[in-house]
Amino acid sequence: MDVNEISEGIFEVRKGGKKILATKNANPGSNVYGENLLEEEGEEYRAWDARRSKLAAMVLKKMKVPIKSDSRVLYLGAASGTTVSHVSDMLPNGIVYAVEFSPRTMRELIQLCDTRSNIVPILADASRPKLYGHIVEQVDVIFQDVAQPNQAQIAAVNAEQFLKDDGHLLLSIKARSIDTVANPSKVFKEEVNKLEKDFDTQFKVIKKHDLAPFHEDHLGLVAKKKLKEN
Ligand SMILES: C[S@@+](CC[C@H](N)C(=O)[O-])C[C@H]1O[C@@H](n2cnc3c(N)ncnc32)[C@H](O)[C@@H]1O
Repeated sequence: MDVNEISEGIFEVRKGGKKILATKNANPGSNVYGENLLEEEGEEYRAWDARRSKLAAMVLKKMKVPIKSDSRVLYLGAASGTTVSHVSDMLPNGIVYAVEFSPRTMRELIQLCDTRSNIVPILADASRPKLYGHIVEQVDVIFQDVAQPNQAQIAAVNAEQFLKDDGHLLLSIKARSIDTVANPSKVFKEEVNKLEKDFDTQFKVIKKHDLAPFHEDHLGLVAKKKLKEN
């Protein structure tokens, strides 16, 4: 087995001729969603499946993930914590604020928090950031995967309130949640336009990539805030 760190906290494990994306297990000896555990030189890694994670798909599409070991991350659309658990692995000195509005999924996410102290679970609607403004601090990264028709607006209002001026937005846009019949590339173009122009907080898109074949009709996007001129 051969292990190579391809981005801070993200590893490529070569085993039996296969390349496996992985993070270093912050809770050794246990997995989260049935993923494989891989051992090398006293360290344990958790295989990270790009078909179950837009963020992992973005990594495999060679999109730079600007998460560092001490980052503050706001994660919108946490679900039961599949990807949040890998973000938690990447943050030995950081914290991830995980927002999810479904109480049923939140129950599973809370179980994950029992074993990982760097996840702050927040049961709230991500389109209303004022409701969790007293919990979340200024963050280095917002990752959003919410599958809503107003995805761009949700990103903008959260960035307005929480994203540091030099922070990054990582966004997964699901075309079918915005328009079920339109051509996805048309939807993506319109969403990028909205992010660049429509809201009080505007973004400069640095990189975008289709996430197929891992996630059909999804666009992964990395952006920075456009700073307001005085
Ligand atoms: C595609 S799933 C997220 C999967 C997760 N990111 C992962 O990789 O493990 C989308 C999640 O967003 C949640 N969601 C949708 N709209 C939301 C909103 N306005 N506020 C908070 N959560 C929302 C859904 O309940 C669902 O759990």
